[in-house]
Amino acid sequence: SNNCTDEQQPSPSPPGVAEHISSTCCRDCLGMSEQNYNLLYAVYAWTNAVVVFFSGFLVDKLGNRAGVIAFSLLCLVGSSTFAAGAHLRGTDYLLPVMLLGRLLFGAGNGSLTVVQNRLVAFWFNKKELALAFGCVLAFSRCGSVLNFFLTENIRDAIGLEWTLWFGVGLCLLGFVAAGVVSGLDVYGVRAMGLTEELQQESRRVKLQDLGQFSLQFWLLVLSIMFYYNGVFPFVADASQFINQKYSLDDKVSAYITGAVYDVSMLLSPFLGGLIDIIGKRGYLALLCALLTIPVFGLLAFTTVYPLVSTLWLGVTYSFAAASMWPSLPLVVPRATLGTALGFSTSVQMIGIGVSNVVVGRILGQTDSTRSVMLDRWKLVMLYLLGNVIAAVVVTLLLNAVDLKRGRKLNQSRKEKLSLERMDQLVEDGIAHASIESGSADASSAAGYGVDFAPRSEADERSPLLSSGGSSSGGGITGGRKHAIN
Ligand SMILES: C[C@H](NC(=O)[C@@H](N)CCCCN)C(=O)O
Repeated sequence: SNNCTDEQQPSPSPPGVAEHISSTCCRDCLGMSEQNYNLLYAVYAWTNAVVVFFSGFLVDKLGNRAGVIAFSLLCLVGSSTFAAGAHLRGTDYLLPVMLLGRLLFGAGNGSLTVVQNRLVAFWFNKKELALAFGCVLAFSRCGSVLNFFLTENIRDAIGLEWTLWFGVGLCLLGFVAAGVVSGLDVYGVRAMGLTEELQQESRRVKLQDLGQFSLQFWLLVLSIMFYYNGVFPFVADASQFINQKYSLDDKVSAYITGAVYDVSMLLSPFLGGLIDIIGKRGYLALLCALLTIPVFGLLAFTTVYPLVSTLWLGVTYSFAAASMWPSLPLVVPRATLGTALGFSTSVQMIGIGVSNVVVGRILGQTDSTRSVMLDRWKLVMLYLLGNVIAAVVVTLLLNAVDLKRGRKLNQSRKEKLSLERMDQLVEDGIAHASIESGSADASSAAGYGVDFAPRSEADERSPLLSSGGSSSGGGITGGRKHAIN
């Protein structure tokens, strides 16, 4: 998604920071003014933030297959438009065409991550959820790392325009992969006999379901927002900060910054696997936020070599990502997971966008003396630290609420399995008794209506949480009843 050399910038980089990085990142701005160049970032990021909210809901309504195809097609069309626009250098059409490309790409890319997470949550809903999320995250980070190492060289070898077409080729590969995933999804759902059930669930989803989500969900959204407000704006800016504060050259600064993602790429799958076994997602989220405080403390107040901080952040961020995102499917009904993921991502992106604007304002448009700049950077680090402290407070609350409401987030795999076994026994017993007495339909008797404690507020309020809804009966599809729990 980059048309320049700002490899450290996470792809959905909202505006603000670009105001002060563009002059260092963009050697060939296609003859564009810096302001217009920055507009390309802004359009992408804000479109992304707005569209993901609706696309999550849309995926709940239309299903994963329609979503994955439509959004990867949008990415392909967006990147092609963007690359085509680059050939209009020197004409009045350059900016509008490239902006349109960024808009389409922004709409597709964020939405694609939502449907990707929804797919993962559906197919790895039992004991490998965090592992699967970790693998997806590792691939995403692998993209960032490859971008960092390769893009500039490719640009030097074949020129900017053809580098953009190379990016289009990658989007085409993504589109083909989306087709394969879509086929596998259709096949798998059909093989499990869930087609009708999922369609029924989709029909019942409403945007208003958001209002029914549990307190854990809202606290998780806030935790994600505050934590990422600390991490992504830092990664976007760290090269320049390190360069100015520690007087290291551009390349070394960029490598040191990249360590955050390098560590995350290597660690994420393992952490995911570990979290699947030990659970304790809530405690881990709290611990990560707590352990991130020294990162910004070191950067703001000491001259300790910055690699220590970026490696450390790589570890805490990887733990946070592997524990926060896979917690979402545990606290919302399966049918509304797209809406939940879309909403969370939208809030996250808006938070990062606002933070980037704040950071941009603190740093100012013009460079000043070294000591003034260092003071400004200290303020930036304090702002990021403030967000991480807010994440600590929110995750503390999250754990307190979770403790009161059945410890959904903090159960280990062992505890979860034994609970599921107990549920199954209760259901089997009730179904058996109903059949023997002949007084009621076995499948409805085995549902949640009987003496069976729902696990959360959301369970109590939403019939969608039981896998088949009230009509299909939890007993019959007992194996999938806790699909999302
Ligand atoms: C897992 C998490 N994902 C996100 O934050 C996404 N909403 C956007 C990621 C875009 C990064 N290029 C993460 O990446 O940590």
